[in-house]
Amino acid sequence: MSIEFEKFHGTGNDFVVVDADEYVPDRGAFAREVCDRRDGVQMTDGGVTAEQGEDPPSVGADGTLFLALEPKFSPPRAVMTLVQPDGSTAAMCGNGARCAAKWAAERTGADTVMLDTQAGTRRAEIADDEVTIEMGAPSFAPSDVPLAEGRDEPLVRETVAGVEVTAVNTGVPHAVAFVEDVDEVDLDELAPAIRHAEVFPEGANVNVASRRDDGRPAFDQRTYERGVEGETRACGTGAVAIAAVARRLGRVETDAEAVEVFPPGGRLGVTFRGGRASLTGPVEREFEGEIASTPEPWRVSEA
Ligand SMILES: N[C@H](CCC[C@H](N)C(=O)O)C(=O)O
Repeated sequence: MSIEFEKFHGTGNDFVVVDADEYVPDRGAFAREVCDRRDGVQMTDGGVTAEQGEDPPSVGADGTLFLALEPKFSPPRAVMTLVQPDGSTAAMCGNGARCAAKWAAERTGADTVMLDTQAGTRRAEIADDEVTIEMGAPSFAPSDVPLAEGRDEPLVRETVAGVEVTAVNTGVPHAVAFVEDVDEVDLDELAPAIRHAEVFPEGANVNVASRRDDGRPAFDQRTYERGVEGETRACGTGAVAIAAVARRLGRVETDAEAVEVFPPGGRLGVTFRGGRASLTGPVEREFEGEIASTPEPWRVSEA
């Protein structure tokens, strides 16, 4: 039995998308296999090119999205489950949700889609190749990030593993550090100790950001992701985290409504209204294909 998939990316943050109707015996094992950057999914897996971008389609992915479409509602809904390359599940993913919305829009013809994520229900609007998704209100509250038990103050401009960071939850936990130039940072060297620091009992995604000098509120971004355990070409919850922390620290006007964020994979727009954020950026369908099924999970009797 084989499993049909489609491959999407949002600003270079790429996902294998699988209809939840497909029988995938063990989602963690499946994600570990298909996301592998050396021999995970690729166009030759029975792949049929959709629209090829300028870059050759990549091997593997930053995550797997299992989408259960409920097309009878207006707008249509989809339950989104992100399973990461290490087999873990994350509550939210900004770029993944934008890809999920595009997938649901292609199947239903709708230009608005409601996505049920573990971080809450999010409305997405699809306009050609741009998708905007509600991201909720970023929270600095210690129990929301979450921070280590017993902490009752937000973690703002504190040194963690030698780096001054601020912690915020934008659907998943993030640590944000402002630096002079993101390209000068050795992220693989700097990030793991912050990602695993005791103050983050569930771990954290680690972002470095530097202000662009073009007058507008704009930042360059690089993100090391939990679950990928490495750098990705873009991170949507990370872009919102950078914008929210920049507002809190006065690096942009505290009430700045629009902040642009430039990860290596492109441009993301973050907009705030009444404390709630939304995220806009391009989404592209790369290819589709079929892969052989992965093994069944362990049975209780074998444990
Ligand atoms: N790339 C995602 C974030 C995935 C979340 C994840 N890496 C975690 O918190 O474990 C984004 O666009 O928001």
